[in-house]
Amino acid sequence: MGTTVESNTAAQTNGTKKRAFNEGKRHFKKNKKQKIDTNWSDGSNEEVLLKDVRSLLDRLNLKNGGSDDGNEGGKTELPEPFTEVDLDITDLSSVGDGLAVLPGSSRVVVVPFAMPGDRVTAKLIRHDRQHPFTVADFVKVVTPSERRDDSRIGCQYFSKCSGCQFQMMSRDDQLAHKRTIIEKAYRHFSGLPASAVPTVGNTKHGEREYGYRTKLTPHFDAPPHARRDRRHGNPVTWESVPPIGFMLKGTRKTMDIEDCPIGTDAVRRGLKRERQRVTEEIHTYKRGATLLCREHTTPLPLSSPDTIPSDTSNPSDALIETVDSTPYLRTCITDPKSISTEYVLNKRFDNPAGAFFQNNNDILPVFIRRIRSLIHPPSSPPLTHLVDAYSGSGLFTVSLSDLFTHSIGIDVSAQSIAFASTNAAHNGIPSSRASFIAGDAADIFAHVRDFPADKTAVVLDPSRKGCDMPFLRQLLEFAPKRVCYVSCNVHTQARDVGVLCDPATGKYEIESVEGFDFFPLTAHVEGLAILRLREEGDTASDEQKLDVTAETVDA
Ligand SMILES: C[S@@+](CC[C@H](N)C(=O)[O-])C[C@H]1O[C@@H](n2cnc3c(N)ncnc32)[C@H](O)[C@@H]1O
Repeated sequence: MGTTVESNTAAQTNGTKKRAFNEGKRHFKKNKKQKIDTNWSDGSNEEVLLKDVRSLLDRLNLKNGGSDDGNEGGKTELPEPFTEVDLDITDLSSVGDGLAVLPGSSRVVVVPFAMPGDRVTAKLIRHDRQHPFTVADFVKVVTPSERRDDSRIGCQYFSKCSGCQFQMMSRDDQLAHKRTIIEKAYRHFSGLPASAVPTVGNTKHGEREYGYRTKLTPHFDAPPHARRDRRHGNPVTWESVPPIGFMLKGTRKTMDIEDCPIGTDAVRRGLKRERQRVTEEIHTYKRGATLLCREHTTPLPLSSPDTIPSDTSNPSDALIETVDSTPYLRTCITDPKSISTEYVLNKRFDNPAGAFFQNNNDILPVFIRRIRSLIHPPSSPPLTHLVDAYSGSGLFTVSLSDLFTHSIGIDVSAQSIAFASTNAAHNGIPSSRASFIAGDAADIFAHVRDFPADKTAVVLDPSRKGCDMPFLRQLLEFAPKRVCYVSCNVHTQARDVGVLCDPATGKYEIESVEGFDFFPLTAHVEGLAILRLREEGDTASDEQKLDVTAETVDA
């Protein structure tokens, strides 16, 4: 479906009456505990954007006289907020926004839904006072980039909803951009010399660009008077059904989303059903809520692969899909406590529907196969022991345990660990081969003292904030032969890899690094870094590094 890309939030937040000057601030969630310029980077959007802004100004040799406000030490008047300006977009930031220099200044304007080569009209919303950038709303394309193709846009909410900014880009351009995100992450956040970082591999992908998300969590807000009603002990009254959906780009407002084409078909049907239910039951809510739409999969008997079983819950969502000759029934769960099941390379994974599990089932087989092919050293005997730190419900332990004699997973969530044990059992893995511990990842080192470090691989898959120093120190002390670092935030991944590979204090070198397109149409990329223990007096030659990257294959 094509859509006309013109005004977005600007059209709906026209002028000062409808939006306060500072409302655009929610573009960036600042981690209050960590300031931007400390050595320990937090990989936040603001920090990442700032690196891109500074790189652009440096490249154009635009300095701002010692002050960092981008108006040349106050010599230049910045345009009033809500002024519309035409801008030439030169860069695409790692957080997904177009970047353009504000004419006559040393300041960069951050414009969503724009790509390099576009000339766009943008509405200036907020001049950052500490840093040389201005946040803007996209208004319209004046002259499109040669690489923009608006006929690719598959969602009616493009340029309004805060998700899926890359719909006007070809898949190849998105994948290439994600590769540069990883390159920049290692350049800006690892602290390693360029020679220590191998060429980043091509971004691997699944088949789907739309229809991939197995989980959506739309929300709705309470009416403005709800708090007062509750305080006075009055029932909360709803004059109408509120918008149910996602954030309107650059604002704190929720916009109504009837359909989300990045959801799988079952999830899209579930979204429709859930919206209908909320519409009917809105008067029972006392406050806003986040809804859950999570795909649930059941294999069908080969004897009747086309029949929807009569006991199927939510049959209105039910779809039959055949994967690798197995027919599967897909439905959508909306109760966070009920169990959702997914299959990855024929392995079964159960989870509470509201708990974490990777939400792109389409790419998981590609990803798991790739890790299986990299987890052992290429030219020495296979390792025997596996440690899965941040194991969740056991995706990696279960998917890799046949490659090791002993595996152990750890996760801070006792519930995830209970499911990890069940998932191992479902897949016929005895507890003598794979065991799980509930605890902080750093606790793992007390449990693996009898693991031979020189025959052990460690998989790390922390949350966006990455690992902490106590964990990294203990990992260095334990010194497993190989580390496979998976991350949905390549910036904190690069920071942590920088600690492990520090030429003076680290013990590893990067064998390969590459991205996986878990989140098509967005600026997110899942990073996979393989680290090998440095041998005594060993530094990898450039030749060796090139060999490794040449091995990378397109998915
Ligand atoms: C990105 S998820 C990965 C889960 C799993 N590897 C998967 O792919 O399904 C990160 C996991 O780290 C866990 N976690 C967060 N902080 C932790 C900590 N300090 N120690 C152990 N686990 C932690 C969370 O509970 C979550 O399951």
